Amino acid sequence: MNNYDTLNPMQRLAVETTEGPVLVLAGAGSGKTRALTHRIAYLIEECGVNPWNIMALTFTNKAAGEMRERVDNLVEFGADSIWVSTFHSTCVRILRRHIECLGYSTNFTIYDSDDQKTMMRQVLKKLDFDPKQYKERSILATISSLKDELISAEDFSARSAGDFRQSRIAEAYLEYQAQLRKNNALDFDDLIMKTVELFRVNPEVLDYYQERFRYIMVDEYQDTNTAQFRLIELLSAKYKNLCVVGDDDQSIYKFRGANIENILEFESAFPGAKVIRLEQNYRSTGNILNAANGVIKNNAGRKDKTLWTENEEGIPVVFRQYDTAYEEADAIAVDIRDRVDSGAAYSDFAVLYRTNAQSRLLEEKCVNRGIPYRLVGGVNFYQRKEIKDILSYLKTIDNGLDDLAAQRIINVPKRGIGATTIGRIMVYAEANDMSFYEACKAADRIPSLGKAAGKIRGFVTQIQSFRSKLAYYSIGDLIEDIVTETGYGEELSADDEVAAETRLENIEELKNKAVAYEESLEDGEEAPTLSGFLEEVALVADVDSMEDSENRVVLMTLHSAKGLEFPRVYLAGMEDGLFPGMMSINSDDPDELEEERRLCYVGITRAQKELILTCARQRMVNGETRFQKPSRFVGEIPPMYLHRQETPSMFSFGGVPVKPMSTGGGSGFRTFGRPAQEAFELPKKEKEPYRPWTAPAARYGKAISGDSGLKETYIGKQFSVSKATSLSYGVGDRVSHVKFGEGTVVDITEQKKDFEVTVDFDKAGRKRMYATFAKLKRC
Ligand SMILES: Nc1ncnc2c1ncn2[C@@H]1O[C@H](COP(=O)(O)OP(=O)(O)OP(=O)(O)O)[C@@H](O)[C@H]1O
Ligand SMILES: [Mg+2]
Repeated sequence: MNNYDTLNPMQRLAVETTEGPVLVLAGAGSGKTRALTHRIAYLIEECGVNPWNIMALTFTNKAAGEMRERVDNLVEFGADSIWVSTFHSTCVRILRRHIECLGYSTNFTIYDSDDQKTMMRQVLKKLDFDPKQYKERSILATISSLKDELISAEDFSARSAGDFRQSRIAEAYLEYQAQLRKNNALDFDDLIMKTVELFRVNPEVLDYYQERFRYIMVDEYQDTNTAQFRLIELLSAKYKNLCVVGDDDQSIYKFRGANIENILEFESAFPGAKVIRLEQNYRSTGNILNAANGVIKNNAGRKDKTLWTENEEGIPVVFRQYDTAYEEADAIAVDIRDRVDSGAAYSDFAVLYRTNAQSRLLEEKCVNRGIPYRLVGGVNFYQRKEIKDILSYLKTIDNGLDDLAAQRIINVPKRGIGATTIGRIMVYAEANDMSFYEACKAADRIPSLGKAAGKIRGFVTQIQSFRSKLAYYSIGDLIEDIVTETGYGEELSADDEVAAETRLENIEELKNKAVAYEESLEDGEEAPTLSGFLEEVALVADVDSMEDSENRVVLMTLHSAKGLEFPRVYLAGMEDGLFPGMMSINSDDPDELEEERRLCYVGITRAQKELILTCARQRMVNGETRFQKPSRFVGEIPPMYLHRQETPSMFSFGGVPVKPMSTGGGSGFRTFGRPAQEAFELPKKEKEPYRPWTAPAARYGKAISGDSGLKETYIGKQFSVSKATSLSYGVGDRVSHVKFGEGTVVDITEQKKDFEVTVDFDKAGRKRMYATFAKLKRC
């Protein structure tokens, strides 16, 4: 029996209002997720509801996992039979049982974004699209938003008549769907859309699930899109016991089709709905909460609500401005280092940022300072080549219908099967309406293959032999077998030993995951299968790589941080142009900026005890150096809750030369394999011969004064200086550099934006640098 007394009266109301539609609308950290999990326990313990009849839905696997854990702790019996999962996993589970009535077989494959791109590339080629005019990415994005709105290829095609471009895209959509079907594959958006379709065409199936899921709960409801809304609506139509919790201020997925109307119009969509508001925040200190309230109140289109807390005021939110992004990242790392040295745990810290690109510097600095970190959303384990290769083997063994998988591994490791042969098999498969792998099996009947047929036969024999082992092999053993029997491991090692080792370690990790999967189903009602494992893998989102037990700093984007909490949070890159992003600043639609502000609110409210906002005056974005002013969101935090710790700028706004961007190591930018972009370009109209940094701010900038009274020098857009027209030294000259000392110029190459000078320094060795910043003096 649980103690529901730990809930406040409004939370209790949310828990105890079990019948009929309920909307819990409340701000961050007010215990929405907590109320939801207690509600599940209450239904079982107090209302005698069978756990079998309960379903809880959320967005990320991480959130589902946390909810599962909380439910397991609260519910003593029957927790296993409650469906607690993401929208996507839920739909996969339903489709695995019933998709046959939509013409797919139940062992369908789920395509990830790479697979989608490959498939779309093939589609565009087949339909003879001009690659300059039609990019697979943008067509896929269009298709994805259509699917979010439940618009099928046929519907879209019908409504596109008369519009040339749109009807071309409709053609691509139709063919893309045809190919998916041929491969017995679904993309992520299909998972939801096909389930809705299934319910629509098959009322008996819908009835079964309506009877089963008499109590449905949805967390983070503000991020549901139209398709997800329809799904919930259909499932709950019979018993109408639907409880959704959400916060309109945290709606951050509009770009992925999330429809805020779902929350704003809940009461009209579900007549008789009770609306419960929670206003007490249990997560953050008073200062953090006041900062969050100060920011979000600037959004016009919102339901007004005020969050308060009984928690202590805590220390003020801190804002720090650095000269460069390098300094910012390093300062964060140093700060964490210091605090850990004085007793904090690494896992107390999260560094959140707007764009994935920002993570590289932060990672680098964490490495330099010996800080263990976990990058969430970076290069996904499952995107690694070796993992995709092995998974493609597994897919081909499991389901020969997946053409992309079979094509990926037919010549990996090398079997002497070339692109021409593969092309011929593809043509044969297409003409005979069969899968690529089936066509491989029929290689002897494809005359154009000639001698290559023998090689194909070898490949097929191997796959068939793995298939026959499935009955008595564990998945882990099967992976092991693939690596050794096919010669894959050997080929890796022959390539590059170091890289091979990492790759083999990754494969080992995949094996561990397979073993974990098999163990998780021991004694359960479902038996582990290769399809089941592949399905689990396909559903793993980036955020899942985070394991709580590990004592590491977490680096992640603001989007991935939704629903989570950390004692100490850094929000890095708080700059106008980055956060809010330039697109939202320039957009005609004011909601774009408001969505960024909601994201900022999400970021601030992740912090429990401490919040540190940082920004850099100078940062490389897409290979361009930008000068940026602090984010407008910083200025929206009422000054009394904010402690500004600005370091004096090293940049000149009054005639003194600026400091070059590289810090310490001297080769900062080159570490990422791009040429150093330390040269700047003037705005087009104002091109003029180079003069060493003379107060660009005074020339082009304008002084602004933020709400807070802080005087900033705002240098508008990107700044730049045109390249030197002449140099005061030449090859062979002796020159001196502020940091590297004296040396001899060995090469000068004219680049588009600057001269690149190579100098053999007497002590520091050979360095290549841009003239503008090297500021070499002839000696
Ligand atoms: N009544 C309560 N008493 C004590 N602690 C509570 C109470 N309600 C919630 N909390 C705690 O407050 C924190 C935030 O709760 P929870 O994560 O459920 O909030 P939320 O509204 O779901 O937040 P978000 O909007 O970020 O998803 C958690 O640590 C939770 O345990
Ligand atoms: Mg929550």
